[in-house]
Amino acid sequence: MIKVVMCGALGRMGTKIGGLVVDSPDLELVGGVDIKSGSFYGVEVVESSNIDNFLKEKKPDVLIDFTVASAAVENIKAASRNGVAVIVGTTGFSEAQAEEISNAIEGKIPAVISSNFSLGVNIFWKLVREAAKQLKDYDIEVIEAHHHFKKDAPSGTARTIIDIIKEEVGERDEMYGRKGMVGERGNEIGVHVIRGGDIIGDHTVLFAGNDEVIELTHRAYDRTVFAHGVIRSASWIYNKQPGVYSMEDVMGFKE
Ligand SMILES: NC(=O)C1=CN([C@@H]2O[C@H](COP(=O)(O)OP(=O)(O)OC[C@H]3O[C@@H](n4cnc5c(N)ncnc54)[C@H](OP(=O)(O)O)[C@@H]3O)[C@@H](O)[C@H]2O)C=CC1
Ligand SMILES: O=C(O)C1=N[C@H](C(=O)O)C[C@H](O)C1
Repeated sequence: MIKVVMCGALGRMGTKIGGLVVDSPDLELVGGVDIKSGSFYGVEVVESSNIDNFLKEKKPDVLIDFTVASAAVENIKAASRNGVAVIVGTTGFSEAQAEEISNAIEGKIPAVISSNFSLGVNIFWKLVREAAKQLKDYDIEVIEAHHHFKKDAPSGTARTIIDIIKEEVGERDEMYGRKGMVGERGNEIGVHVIRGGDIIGDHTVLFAGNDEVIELTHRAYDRTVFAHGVIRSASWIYNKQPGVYSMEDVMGFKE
């Protein structure tokens, strides 16, 4: 059995993932970490300040992190110190934090890092790439909507979308909303963020040309779609070589 520790155990994603780990035939939930202690699915949840001792005691094979960016950096460093593979779904990292994470991982532990673990979004990203490749001179706008508790903006998924578009069409300015006399549209990608209610996660990419518009949309209706990708990644990462892997590696559709 592959032993799993869940960081952010008491959060929205942590509780979903914990339940699926318990139901998984090849994974064993051995504990949780959160900002406060407690328990979930019959296992202990310890405060993040105790993570090193907890990893030494529980000896997990995989640590899954769905917390906040600053906490995730520390949790990943702790996993690296203890030789534990990581699955990272947390979003909102600064460039400096992303570098700290890759320094902690490279040459030391295997990691799957993805701003979105749903199968649908991973296919959606491929569709966005193909559309951007073919429609380089169209105006492109990215619109994302999430629940009112979400801390980072734009979403990690939207950030990945923007990166994919730039890889295909070349560098463009990012225009976050518009107001007032904005003038003629420039060489830009418009980015629009909606926060409200309990929206799980919607992403739209709009390609506007003369006399036609293409809109690609993904909507998540339940967090289980992310959690399923996490479970698949946790089984996949076991015994892999150190380095950063993506969901494309996990799903086996890397070109
Ligand atoms: N990649 C993907 O597929 C997905 C990524 N996400 C990302 O996952 C992250 C978590 O999302 P979600 O579950 O909705 O958020 P939640 O706020 O519900 O869960 C995060 C949990 O981490 C806890 N936490 C906060 N600080 C620390 C700390 N220092 N150490 C340990 N635990 C801490 C929070 O406690 P408290 O509530 O007390 O602050 C909370 O229990 C976000 O970055 C989100 O964008 C979400 C869904 C899918
Ligand atoms: O915070 C969320 O809820 C989500 N976060 C991820 C992101 O930032 O892209 C993935 C998903 O959209 C839900």
